[in-house]
Amino acid sequence: MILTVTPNPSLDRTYEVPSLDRGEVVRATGERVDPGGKGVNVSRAVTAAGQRTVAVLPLGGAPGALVADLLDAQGIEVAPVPITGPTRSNIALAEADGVLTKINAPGPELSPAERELLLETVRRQSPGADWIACCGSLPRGLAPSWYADLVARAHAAGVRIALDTSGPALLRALRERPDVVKPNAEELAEAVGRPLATLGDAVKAAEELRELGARSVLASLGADGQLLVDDAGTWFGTARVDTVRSNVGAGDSSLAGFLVAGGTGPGALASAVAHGAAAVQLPGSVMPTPGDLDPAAVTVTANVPVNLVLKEPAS
Ligand SMILES: O=P(O)(O)OC[C@@]1(O)O[C@H](CO)[C@@H](O)[C@@H]1O
Repeated sequence: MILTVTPNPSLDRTYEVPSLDRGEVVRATGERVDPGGKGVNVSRAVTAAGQRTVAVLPLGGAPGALVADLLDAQGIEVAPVPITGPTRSNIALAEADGVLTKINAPGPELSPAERELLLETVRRQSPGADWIACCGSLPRGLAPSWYADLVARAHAAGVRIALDTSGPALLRALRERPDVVKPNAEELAEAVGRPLATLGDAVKAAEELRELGARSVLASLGADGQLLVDDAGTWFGTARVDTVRSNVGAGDSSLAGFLVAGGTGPGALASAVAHGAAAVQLPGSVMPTPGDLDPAAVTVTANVPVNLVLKEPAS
């Protein structure tokens, strides 16, 4: 079972617009609403892959009730933490030329009692979990050390933990030796404090996160592919993608693909790459089912082309 923890979930609203004209009334040509937040998406992808998952998340107000209904309709098992503040709504503006602008709200502030209940719910759901995936930004009221504390608690309970967050929350958690961290290129560059221009730069940055404590690093580099750096070595995975429709949630789909395939080694990296590639070819944050995956389009190699200049460099 894969337990996910999303301390700051969202109601994701996507508006399709012909183009974004600042200062004008922009008429949307289409809209969709998805239950969101990185851990929520991991649970949706794990469910789509046919494995068991439980999603722990605070839910409040009318948007929270809608997130709960949408997850219920998708057959996702939820361990909700009722809170007073309303769950945030995040907006994505998808232009016809494929450019996507995302506006993420800060989310509600959790009271001390709500913080306690969130931790208690994670503790109650942990027995029997193969992995805990902790994902996304922290809402106001949770200290940057919150994920670090969760990693320590998971390890004390003998459960492996995967972490997808950024900034001080990521750096602080590294000291507790998370089993997997999954930065994207921007998050990796931010963590090491220098830009990434080549694949070799990304490998060095991932190695640095391991020196800081991460046991393995799964770095999603957008159109450039994915890197896995762990005790056993370094692998690079890419996939052929015909048409990119939406990259919202593609990193979450990748992490789910990695965990459902065991969460370690090149086979799990191939699954991560297949899940990420399938997700970008689906609309909004729709998560791929096994029928959407194309393992034949995936290549994983231990001969990492370190001189490769990234198509999507990160600063
Ligand atoms: O603000 P955070 O927590 O960093 O990210 C939240 C979010 O952008 O992540 C998901 C895509 O990965 C979306 O469902 C959601 O809106």
